[in-house]
Order: sequence, then C-alpha cells, then structure tokens
Amino acid sequence: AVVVSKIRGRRRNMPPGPITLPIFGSWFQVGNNLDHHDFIRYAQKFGHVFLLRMGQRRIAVVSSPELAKEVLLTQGKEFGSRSRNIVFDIFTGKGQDMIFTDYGDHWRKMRRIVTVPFFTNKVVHQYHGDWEAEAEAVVEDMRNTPAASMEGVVLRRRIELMVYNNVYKIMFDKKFESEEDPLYVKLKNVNGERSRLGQSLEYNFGDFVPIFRPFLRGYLNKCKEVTRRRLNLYKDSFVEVRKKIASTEAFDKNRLKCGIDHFLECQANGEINEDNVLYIVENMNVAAIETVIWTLEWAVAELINNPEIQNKLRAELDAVLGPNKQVTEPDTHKLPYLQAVIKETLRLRMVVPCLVPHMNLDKANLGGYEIPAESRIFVNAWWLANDPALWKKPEEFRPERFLEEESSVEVNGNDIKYIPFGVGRRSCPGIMMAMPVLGITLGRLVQNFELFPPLGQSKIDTAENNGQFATRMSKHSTIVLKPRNII
Ligand code: HEM
Repeated sequence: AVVVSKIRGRRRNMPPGPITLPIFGSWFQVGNNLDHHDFIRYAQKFGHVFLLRMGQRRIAVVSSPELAKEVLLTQGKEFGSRSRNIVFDIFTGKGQDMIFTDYGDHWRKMRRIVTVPFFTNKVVHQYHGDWEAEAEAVVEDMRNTPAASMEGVVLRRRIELMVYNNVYKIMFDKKFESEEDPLYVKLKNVNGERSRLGQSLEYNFGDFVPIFRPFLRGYLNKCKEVTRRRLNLYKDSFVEVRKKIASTEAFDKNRLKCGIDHFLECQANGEINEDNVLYIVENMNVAAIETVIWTLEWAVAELINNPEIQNKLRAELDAVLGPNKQVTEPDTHKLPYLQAVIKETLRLRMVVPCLVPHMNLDKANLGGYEIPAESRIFVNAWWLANDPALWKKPEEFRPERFLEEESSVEVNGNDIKYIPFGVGRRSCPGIMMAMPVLGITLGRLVQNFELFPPLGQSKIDTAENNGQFATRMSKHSTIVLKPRNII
C-alpha cells in the first residue's frame, strides 16, 4: 500500500512529504503536535512546498517568499478559501461566519459588512480617543496598585480588560468598569474556554483520522456546549440589550452608530441572517481581542528582557513628546523607534505564525506540483520572517533592523518575507486598529513606568505555547512597574 500510494503520488506529481500509510497517512510519524518549528524541519528535508497526508487531511506547507506570493497574491483566489477542522466547524456553524468561510459571495458580503464599523480610517479617527483613555486608565490603575511597583502584578489581566473595552466600545458602545464586572467575568470565561478548546492540539488525531472520531465525542460535545453558551450570551446580554436601548424614545438616532446597529440593519434588509450576526460577534471576540493581548504580552516581555531597548524607546518618547505629553494615535506616526519595536515583536513573536489556514476548493498548481482539491495550506510566515538567509541574525530581538537594513519593510506586506497580518484577499483587516492600539499602549506603559521582572528573576520566561494557529506565552508573567516621577 505504501509503494502504491508513493507511485500514485509521484504520477500525480504531488509535493514530496513523509511516507504515508493507508487510512493514517503520516500521522504515526508526524503526530499531533504540528507547529511552525516542526514545519521548518520538514521544509529542510522536503523543500519549500511539502505535503503532509494526515489521515483524511492533506496539509501543504509553503516556506519560501516566492511560493507565499503565489498562494496569497498571484493565485489568491484559488487559495483564498479556509480550511476548518472538526472543532472550528462547530464554532462557526460550518462557515456561517466570516473568518472561516470559503472564498465567495458570502465571504465578500460579510467582509464588506464588517469593514464599515471596524476597518476604515474613519473608525481610527472616531475611536482613537477611547483607546487613549483606556490606556490611560491602565496607567492610573497601575499607579494606584501598590503591589505593581513592589512584588509586581500580572499586567496581562488589566491589559485584557482594556482590549475588551476597545473592541466592545466599537461593537456595542459598551464599557466594562472593572475586572470584577460579573458580565465581563462571564464573557471572558466562555471566550477563554473556546480559545482553550480551539487551540488545543490534542484533538488533531480525531480530526485527521475519522475512525478515531468516536473517542472525541466528549470533547466535541463540550465544544457544542461552549458554542451554545457563547452565542446565547452575545445574543441575550449584548445584541438584545442594544436593540432595546436603540428602540427607546430617548435614543439619539443621530449619534454615532456602533457595529451592532450596522449589522442589525444589514439583517433587517435581508443581506444576512441572525446567525450571521452572532457569528460576526463571535469572530470579533477572538480575532480582535486575543491577538492584540498576546502581542502586547510578548512586547512587554521583550522590553523587560532587553532593558537597553526599553531605555532607548523611553528616550525617544521623552525627546519627541517632552515631559507632559502622553502618546496619542497621531503621535505614534512620529515615533520610528516605537514602530520598530512593534514590528520586531510581530516578527520574532508572530502570534499567528502560519496565518489562518488557507484552502484551495479545486485542484491547483503550486511550484510545479499538483495540490489536491481542499488541501489545508499553511504559509509559514514566521519562517519567512526568521529565515537566516533573508534576515541578519534573525534570532536577536533588534528593532534597529527596521530602521537600518530593513527600513523599507512595512507591516502591510509590502515585502512578502514579513507578513504578520498576511497579505492579499484574506489578509487581516484589523491591522487598522491593532497598530494604533499597540503603539498607544506600549508607548504609555514605557512613558510612565520602568518595567522589570519580579525580584529574584533576571528575565521574563518567554516559553512558547503553540496551538492550532497561535503562538502565545506559556505563562502570564508577573511584571514590576516602577512609576517614573518626571511625568
Ligand atoms: C496584533 C494583532 C493582530 C494580528 C497579528 C493579526 C493577524 C492576522 C492574520 C495572520 C490573519 C490571517 C491572514 C491570512 O490568513 O492570510 C488575520 C485575519 C483576520 N483578522 Fe487579524 N490580526 C490582529 C488583529 C486583529 C484585529 C484587532 C481584528 C479586528 C478588529 C482582526 C480581524 C481579523 C479578521 C476579521 C481576519 C479574517 C480575514 C478574512 O478571513 O478575510 N485582527 N489576522
């Protein structure tokens, strides 16, 4: 069977890959734990495009700028669908959302609808004052928490509240007052549960090999239960509440519309249905929140572990803004070192290292090979941004590279070797919001505090936790924030 499958593969000129067995494919050799580091090892053995046959799934992994360009731009349409696994089928109602839906009319419509309230320059203009106020509240809270400057605090928890508030303001015109707000606690718990269940690699065996699926029944039931609770919470505690507010006499119809007003209008005129509305809310609860929190967590850790970079950033902020001016969104464009620190964080600590998996609905050609229809396509964006053949000492956290030898490389994918937000049709529209929020928050933290690891620790532990398609810090570190008095 192995020989027959090899000969068949060769006859069809499919990309090389590990030996496969019937039913299991290469699952026995490869296992469940597929991450971008494993993909680099396979690429070194099999080349810039290789194919893993994992039970019923075919996974093509692309590891060169030329082939990434082919997948994301030149053949962006052909490779513009998404591959869902059995868990994401549940989370998204088999692609009734926007992020995990196939390339086509539904995706186009959903992306257009979400763009209006979230992804335009006008939105940045309307909301940057709120993002600045939220960052200021973090600074104030840290100043008023004595433990922050002594034994330290888990800064991530407070940052999380800030990011939730940034997103919920745009989506529901809603603000959570504290980390103890019962609705916030409930929301964070169901979203956290979804994230844990979705990112885990432990269900891969049942996704890859259907005969194992009965062993996953309990897991999949839990996913269904969490999905039900999440969608109900969005509906009852946010969508319906907003509907009620908007229907009152006192409601000012001329005031700024929030996202949900716009989505409900699209539902009322028949463009989308109620489920689509809830799945948009679900998508934003993940894509807009976790990515920003994780990136801020990585950035703070790198600044602490590289104190000379933290000092240099503080010196830039002081020199450009002076002692009494707190960084605002328009200021972020005048702070090249701040931008370089963010870019370097997104390069070395790319939170979505292989992008969100793409998929070709039909048979396609790539790099001279045939890619079977409905293959899952991973573009190893982390490797493109960390390949020593393309970058000088890529293992070093050195923001200066973006002011020196890589000064022309932007975050928008103008150079295919650096695509932390992807590029092309399915690229991240949230870049519009993510970059200002990262700049404002990091800028204000460094302006107002000196950041240290806790006493007795020389560095923050930056061990990685790699999930289905996200790389997070394993531990939520305790951070010491010593207030600066000159501000
Ligand atoms: C540091 C922050 C962020 C990073 C690194 C990031 C990264 C990414 C990446 C790599 C993709 C997949 C691109 C591809 O598959 O080709 C993506 C997709 C997406 N992101 Fe982000 N993202 C971030 C923040 C955000 C924010 C703040 C939002 C919303 C406000 C957002 C909304 C989305 C959406 C809706 C998609 C799916 C696009 C589609 O399928 O058409 N992201 N993001």
